[in-house]
Amino acid sequence: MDKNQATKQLTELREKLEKYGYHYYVMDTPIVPDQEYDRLLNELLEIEEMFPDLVTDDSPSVRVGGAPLPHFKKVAHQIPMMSLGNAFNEQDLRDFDRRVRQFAGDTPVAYICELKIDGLAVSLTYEDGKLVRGATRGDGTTGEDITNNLKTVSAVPLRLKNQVDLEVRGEAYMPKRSFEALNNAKKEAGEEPFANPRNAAAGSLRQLDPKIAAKRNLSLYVYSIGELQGKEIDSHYEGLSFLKETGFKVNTETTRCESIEDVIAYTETWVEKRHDLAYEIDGIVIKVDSLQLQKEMGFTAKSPRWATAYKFPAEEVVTKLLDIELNI
Ligand SMILES: CC(C)(CNC(=O)c1ccc(Oc2ccccc2)cc1)c1ccc2c(N)nc(N)nc2n1
Repeated sequence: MDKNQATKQLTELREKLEKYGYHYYVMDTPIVPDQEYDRLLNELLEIEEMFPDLVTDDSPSVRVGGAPLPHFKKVAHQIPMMSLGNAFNEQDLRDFDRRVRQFAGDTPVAYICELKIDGLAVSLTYEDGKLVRGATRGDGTTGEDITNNLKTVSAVPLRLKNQVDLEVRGEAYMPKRSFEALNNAKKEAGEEPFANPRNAAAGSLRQLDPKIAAKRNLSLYVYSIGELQGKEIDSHYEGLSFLKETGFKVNTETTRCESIEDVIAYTETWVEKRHDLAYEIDGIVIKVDSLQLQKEMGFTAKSPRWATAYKFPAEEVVTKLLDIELNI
C-alpha cells in the first residue's frame, strides 16, 4: 500500500469508525457487531503504524490512549464550574419553588429535571468543532488538563457535527457493570478495590497513563453549556437539544416539569427506579428552564440560585449489611 492508498483508506476507516462509534457509545444503539468495529479499528491502527505522519489528533486511534504524561497541567476555567445547593426533602423543594416564583412574578415557571450522575464533573472545549481540551472541575475555577484521558472516553465526540466554538460540562462516569468487573479483576490481582463507581471513574481519569483510562469503559453525559459562539439559546432545554444534535450524549430521562408537584413526583419516581439504571445517581438536579429568569436570579458565592440538587435519603444500612453478609 502506498501513501495515497493509505490516506484514502484511513479517511474511509475514520468516517466508518466515527459513525459506528456514535451509534454505539452516544446513542446506545449499535449498528454493527463489536467484532466489526474492532476489526476496522485494528486495520486503522496498522495503517497508522505504517504511516505515522498520517495520524491526526482526532483519529479514532486516540481512543486507545497515547504516551503517559509526567504530570497534569493546571487549567483555568473561562467560566467557573459552579456547585449546586442541596434540597433534602419535599419542603426544601417547595421553598426553592417559592423563591423562584418570587423572582418570576407573572412570568410562567418551568423546570428541567435531570438525573444527578454519580461521577466526575468535567469540562470539554471545542474549537471549530474539534475537541481541544478536557479538564476536571477542580475547585471550580482551576482544574487539571486530562484531555488525553477524556479522548479515550468513547461518548466524548472528537469532532462535532458542526464547526462551533463550544465549552460544555458534563459528568464522566463508570457504569455499574464495568465497576463490578473492574473490582473483581482488582480482587483477583490482590489489589485494593474501588469503594464506588464515582471513585473508580475519578481514579481512572486521574491516571497519567491514558492507556489505563482507555481500558476502564467510562462514559459521559453532558448537562450544561458553558460558552457557545454563534448560536442564540433561550432555554436550558433548548441548550440540551442543541448539544444532542451536535453529537453529545444527553440523558434520555431528562424531563421538563411545569410545576413543583411534577418535580416532586419525578424525584419520588427515581428514589426506587434508580436501582434499575446502568449507572449510579445520587440525586436529581432541578433547573429553571428560562435562561432569562436564570440571569435575573443570578448566583450566590458558589451556586446558581436557579438550580438545586435533590439528594436521595441514605439507603437503609440494614440492606447494606445484608448485602455484605449474604453476599446478595
Ligand atoms: C447548574 C450547574 C451548576 C452547571 N452550571 C454551571 O456550572 C454554570 C456556571 C456559570 C454560569 O454562569 C456564569 C458565567 C460567568 C460567570 C459566573 C457565572 C452558569 C452556569 C450544574 C452543576 C452540577 C450538575 C450535575 N452534577 N448534574 C447535572 N445534571 N447538572 C448540573 N448542573
